Amino acid sequence: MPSLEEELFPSTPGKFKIERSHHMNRQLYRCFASTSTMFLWALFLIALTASYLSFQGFVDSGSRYLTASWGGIQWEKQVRTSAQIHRQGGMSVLVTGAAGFVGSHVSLALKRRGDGVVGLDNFNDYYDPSLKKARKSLLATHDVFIVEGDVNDAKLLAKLFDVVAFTHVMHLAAQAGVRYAMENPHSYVHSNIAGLVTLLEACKTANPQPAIVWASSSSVYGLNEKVPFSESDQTDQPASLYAATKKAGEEITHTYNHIYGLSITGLRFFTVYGPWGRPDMAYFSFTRNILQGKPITVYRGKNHVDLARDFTYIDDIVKGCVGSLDTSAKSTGSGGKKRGPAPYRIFNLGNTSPVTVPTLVSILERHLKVKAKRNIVDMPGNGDVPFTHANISSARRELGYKPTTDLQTGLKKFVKWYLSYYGYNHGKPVN
Ligand SMILES: O=C(O)[C@H]1O[C@H](OP(=O)(O)OP(=O)(O)OC[C@H]2O[C@@H](n3ccc(=O)[nH]c3=O)[C@H](O)[C@@H]2O)[C@H](O)[C@@H](O)[C@H]1O
Repeated sequence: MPSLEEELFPSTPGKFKIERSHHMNRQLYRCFASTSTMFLWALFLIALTASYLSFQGFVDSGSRYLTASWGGIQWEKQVRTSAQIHRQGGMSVLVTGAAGFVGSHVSLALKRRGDGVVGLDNFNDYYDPSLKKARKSLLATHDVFIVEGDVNDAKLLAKLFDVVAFTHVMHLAAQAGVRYAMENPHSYVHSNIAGLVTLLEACKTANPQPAIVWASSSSVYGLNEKVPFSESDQTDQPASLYAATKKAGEEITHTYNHIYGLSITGLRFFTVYGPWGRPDMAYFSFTRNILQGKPITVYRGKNHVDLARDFTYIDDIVKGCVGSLDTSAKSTGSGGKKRGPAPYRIFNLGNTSPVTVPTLVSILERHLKVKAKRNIVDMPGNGDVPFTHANISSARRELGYKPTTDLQTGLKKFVKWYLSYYGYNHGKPVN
């Protein structure tokens, strides 16, 4: 007795018995029926696979289309409108990191005086993205459009340069923070190195090439002990990976200046603070903790020496950024080819009057009318430097840079903003 399987799928023709015709007919019929069933099943499976694949393709392209935060006629219109210049001799500026602290302030300042501004920001969650969204909303009320995207997105950058012939790029997108570099080193390489190169590639290819102003950092002075820090001082002893990536940025931009004729200005910012600031910075997190009655950790340097920073108020930094854009000579290249030498500049943007961290805390206590619970600890080996102090004579001479806000005044403005933004009324949260 053949097994059912053998009956339906005889393994050899010899297994067919020709002499029993009725049986053979039945066998043939069953065989035919099974073959056609198989055929139908095969057809069905092929159709199913094909429709699945095309559905997947549809879903893929659909979701790409639906989730892509850039592209399309409406988007291009927004970009063009935002880039429109409304003053004689004005510029059209692509501001990267426009939803960031410095980026949002610079974008507003440029827009207010009639320049065209298009922002770019990836809205990452290094700190509370809702603050970035709030800055975006603020900029939107001033007709500054921020494109949501990453500086590593070469296609997006090419598209932006395709839509607008930017005269300048203000490159402020970066992974900031000195101590966080020990937690997430790769984010610094991703933004401050890979992102910078992607942006420079786009700028070099653009026709016309824009002039570039970008944010370096006071941290490049690292373990330098000569004070005040001058642009010509040694910067080959970074104390943190953050500083190392900023220093690398200075070398990388030099290369693009040298090979492609890109006009470059690097700005070494000194601990910038103020309204709409970064929650990860000491003045900001101290304020939050003091108001919430939580202790703050105040680092102290070697031999119990207080740490000090050349804290620089945001409005002064904005003037330095705008002055840099205004004094930037044009890039000389086109179509990726250098046509002549272009300037390569580096400036310190500091306040020239360092203040110790305990003094910063005392000023905050006065403005907040709350005593801080200070937890003083020795500075851990986490990338910090003991002090910073800028020599700003180059910026003063060439950019007309002249900081006018001392820490006392600047923190007063910051505290006023903080209390209003986070809904405090007479020192109490409003709820
Ligand atoms: O000029 C720059 O290029 C950099 O400035 C800023 O770095 P820093 O000068 O380190 O500012 P910030 O963190 O506010 O710490 C200030 C002081 O408070 C001390 N500090 C800090 C935290 C803490 O809990 N306790 C403490 O004592 C701390 O030891 C330090 O002495 C930017 O964050 C950075 O992105 C970069 O732009």
